[in-house]
Amino acid sequence: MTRHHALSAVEVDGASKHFRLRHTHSLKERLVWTVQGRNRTDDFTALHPLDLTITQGESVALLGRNGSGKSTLLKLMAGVMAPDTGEVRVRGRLAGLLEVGAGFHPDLTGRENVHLNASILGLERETIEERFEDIAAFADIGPFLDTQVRFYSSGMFLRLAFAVAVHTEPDVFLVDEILAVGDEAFRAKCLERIELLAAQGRTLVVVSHDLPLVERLCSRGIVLEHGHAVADGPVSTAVHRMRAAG
Ligand SMILES: Nc1ncnc2c1ncn2[C@@H]1O[C@H](COP(=O)(O)OP(=O)(O)OP(=O)(O)O)[C@@H](O)[C@H]1O
Repeated sequence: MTRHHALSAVEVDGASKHFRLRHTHSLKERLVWTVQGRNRTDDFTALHPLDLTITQGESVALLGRNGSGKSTLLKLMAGVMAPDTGEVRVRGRLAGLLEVGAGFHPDLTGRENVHLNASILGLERETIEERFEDIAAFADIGPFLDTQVRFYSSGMFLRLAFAVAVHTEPDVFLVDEILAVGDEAFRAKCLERIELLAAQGRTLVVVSHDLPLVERLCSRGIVLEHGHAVADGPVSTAVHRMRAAG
């Protein structure tokens, strides 16, 4: 990792995203839309054109109320969807935990999925084999490693997905509110690991409503409101703003 000069890890250049109405909506979406005063037949701008640079080694929290555009921005960084305008560039190896179970094939066992997932994340076969024991030990799901993942609980998914993601030694690590499903001991282990990644000079972008957690993990906080970045600065300032807003 280059630490002496401030190279950018993530560049968001005028990126925006809008969505058209779908026919099925979750209850949460409807609630959020009602609060936003959003008409059900709208074209909805989840993220207005945004410019943002994240420097290598920074740890950044994306904060904001439900529906403010945090996950949309994270998905653009992850490349799981394309912006409607502008560009998002990420430098280095990217890994992320955006949705529990994403990138896992239900008919394959945990073991097979580790290989599949790690190769999707760009690891060579030998590297995967070298790290397999560490990945399995970190996930610590016992005999379920040889069970098809369709039988996994969401916590087991998380364990395996997290174990694979951190063992790819990502330059940029994206995490979306995902630690919520792990049990306390596993959560503590994950947090330690995330802190280690940060200490190694890797870049973190975290979406979370857990303000104490982001204060611990991140140094910079960006607050989104209705798809606009309305604050960007020290995490303590961003967290204070969120607390004041209730
Ligand atoms: N695929 C989609 N189709 C239609 N609307 C979408 C889609 N994905 C997101 N949206 C809408 O875009 C808005 C922003 O969503 P996003 O998931 O980025 O919010 P968020 O800040 O991450 O919210 P939360 O805190 O609830 O996770 C929401 O109103 C959401 O309903």
